Amino acid sequence: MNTLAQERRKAEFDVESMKVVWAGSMEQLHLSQRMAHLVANDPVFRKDFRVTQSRPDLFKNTLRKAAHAWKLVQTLRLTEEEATKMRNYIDEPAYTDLHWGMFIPSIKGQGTEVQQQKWLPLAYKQAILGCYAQTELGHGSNVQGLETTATFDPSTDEFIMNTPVLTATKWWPGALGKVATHAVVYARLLTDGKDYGVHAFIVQIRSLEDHQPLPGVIVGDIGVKFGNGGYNTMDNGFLRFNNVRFPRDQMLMRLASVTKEGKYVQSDVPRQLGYGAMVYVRKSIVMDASNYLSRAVTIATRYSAVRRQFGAQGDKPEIQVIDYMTQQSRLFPLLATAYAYRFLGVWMAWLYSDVMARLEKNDFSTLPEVHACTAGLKSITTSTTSDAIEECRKLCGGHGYLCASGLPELYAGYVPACTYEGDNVVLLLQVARFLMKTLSLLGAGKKPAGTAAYLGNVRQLATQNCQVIKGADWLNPTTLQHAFEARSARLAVNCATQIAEASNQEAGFTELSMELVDAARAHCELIVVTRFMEALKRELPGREVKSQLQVLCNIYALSLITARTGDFLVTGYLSHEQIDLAKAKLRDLFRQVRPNAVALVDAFDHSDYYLGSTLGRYDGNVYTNLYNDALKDPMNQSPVTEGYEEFIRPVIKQQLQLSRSKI
Ligand SMILES: Cc1cc2nc3c(=O)[nH]c(=O)nc-3n(C[C@H](O)[C@H](O)[C@H](O)COP(=O)(O)OP(=O)(O)OC[C@H]3O[C@@H](n4cnc5c(N)ncnc54)[C@H](O)[C@@H]3O)c2cc1C
Repeated sequence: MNTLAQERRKAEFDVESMKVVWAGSMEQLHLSQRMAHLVANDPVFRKDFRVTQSRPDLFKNTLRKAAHAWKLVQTLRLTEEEATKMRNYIDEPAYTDLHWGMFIPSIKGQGTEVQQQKWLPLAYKQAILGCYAQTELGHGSNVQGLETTATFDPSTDEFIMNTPVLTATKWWPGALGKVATHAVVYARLLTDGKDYGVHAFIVQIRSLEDHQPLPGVIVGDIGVKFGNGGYNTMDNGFLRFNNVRFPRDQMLMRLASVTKEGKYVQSDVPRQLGYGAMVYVRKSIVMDASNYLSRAVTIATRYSAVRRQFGAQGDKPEIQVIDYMTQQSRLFPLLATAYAYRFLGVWMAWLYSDVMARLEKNDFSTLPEVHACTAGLKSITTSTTSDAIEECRKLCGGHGYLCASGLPELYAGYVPACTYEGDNVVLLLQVARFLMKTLSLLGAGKKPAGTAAYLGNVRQLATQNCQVIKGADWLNPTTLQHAFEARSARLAVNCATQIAEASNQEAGFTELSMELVDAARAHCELIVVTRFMEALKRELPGREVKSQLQVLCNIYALSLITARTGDFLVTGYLSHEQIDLAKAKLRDLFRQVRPNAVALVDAFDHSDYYLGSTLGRYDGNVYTNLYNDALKDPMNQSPVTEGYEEFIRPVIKQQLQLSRSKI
């Protein structure tokens, strides 16, 4: 009996059309399939032994893969889009992520035209390999607290870079530890007897001939990180400078420069131009979140359909664990969230092009709102996805804890996303600051824009309570949107009122930071719900595709309402009865998803290679493969373990050499 084949026959919608919706277009789907196939069928990209490799072997193999991928890019003449997709399917953090994702964009964003012409061609052909060295031992989130110094010496027209104290040691940059030849280094600019704060510099750290660290550079890897495999394929590094000199034109000078005489000059290029790159990076993070989440959910859904526990009657088999309401209530909201984040990512791609178009016209009016919303969306999507991968592991019971499930490595590789590109709590506090400012400006008649426009309606949102009187009312998009708007507005107003009462506004903000984080989260969840509902307003071809997505959208919104009951009750927007109606409606929706669950994860179109999970296999043949995997494990290469003669036999045979030792 092939359980998953039976499940697929139950689907009530056209899976192939859903694949197109998930991929974004038919072209994107084909591109993904071609790249996924290319990687899965190339033995160099094998990843099944990653978790048992020693760190040096693991790392060397990552280098092999990166070099092989680069060869493919050139021999097959892959476009940038194809190459990026291929890197995604290789599914292994590598130095190339930092080179292409941070080093090159930094030069593009902060370098002058002349600097770009000098450095980018070298970086594009990988004649130099770069990293992004901002974080130090002592400071990460507080960038203004960085202590590395770049002192200008007019007598030689050079900067001198130094690490004055231990806490100024660069610590964490990926690709720094063992690979990068160059780094974009953030350091305090000292010139003309003054400290001009943190600026970026391109510094060569290793020889292009023999890869030895250059004189005055002390560099290495920071050591083994969380989990087996996971992020250990990356050489996160440390870096210290001892009077390292480099020419003045290696300061990235688009926004500010230093003259030959050592005078600091601010350029007339608006500082805000850098915001475009930030939106782009955050859009990619949100897309990554939906991707990682969809992988975890695929594994947990397929396995939940295959796995049976309890309830056998007569000839009938035991119950599939996916049929338990508790399993559904933990799993289906995550399935819905994966789709929600995908539509959010698509919207953020639009936001990016909108921001770029505005920047070109020197229109900076939407930037504070865009800055806040993208910071918050990075925060909530990565936190939720990390928690969700761990929940999927638990949904798979004991077998989920085996590396063969693919989930431990997925989690270990993903979870740092909560920290890099901005600590998630620090980011939510930035959103909260924006919300407080927006509310304070309402009095002056300033209308909030974009994702904060609803705050213009704050009076109505603060006074009108929810109108739901029967379960079906919860399916009305306006009702749902209003609920999320009211929750967010009320939490924010509550904080603003309390801060206004404090004798010192800053101290009030610090005192209320827990509540402010809740308000910021509510604001961001409203954005996700709204974007999902907006996406469903457009044409979505394919049999019952839209109706399935509508069910998932309702699950996403209602599961948030039931998970955050406290917010809705404390703000007085919902009654206990209305929450009970939401819970009952959610149970209805779970029943509607149930026959479609396996097909809905098939629509993510993840290959077995990419999932790397025995539990999430397309054919559902879990047990045979778990058993065979165990037989192949290095621990089982001989029936009698190494160490038997030394450490087991003497115990069993009562032959341990006992000597009286002093305690
Ligand atoms: C896998 C990985 C890869 C990385 N890659 C790079 C890289 O390539 N280049 C690079 O430069 N850096 C890199 N980093 C570093 C990363 O960017 C920083 O770790 C991150 O910015 C967080 O800063 P931090 O470590 O100083 O945390 P901290 O700011 O010290 O955070 C510690 C705790 O304090 C809390 N906290 C901090 N400030 C506040 C506040 N104002 N209010 C309330 N709570 C606060 C945080 O929420 C957190 O709970 C990487 C990190 C990791 C884990």
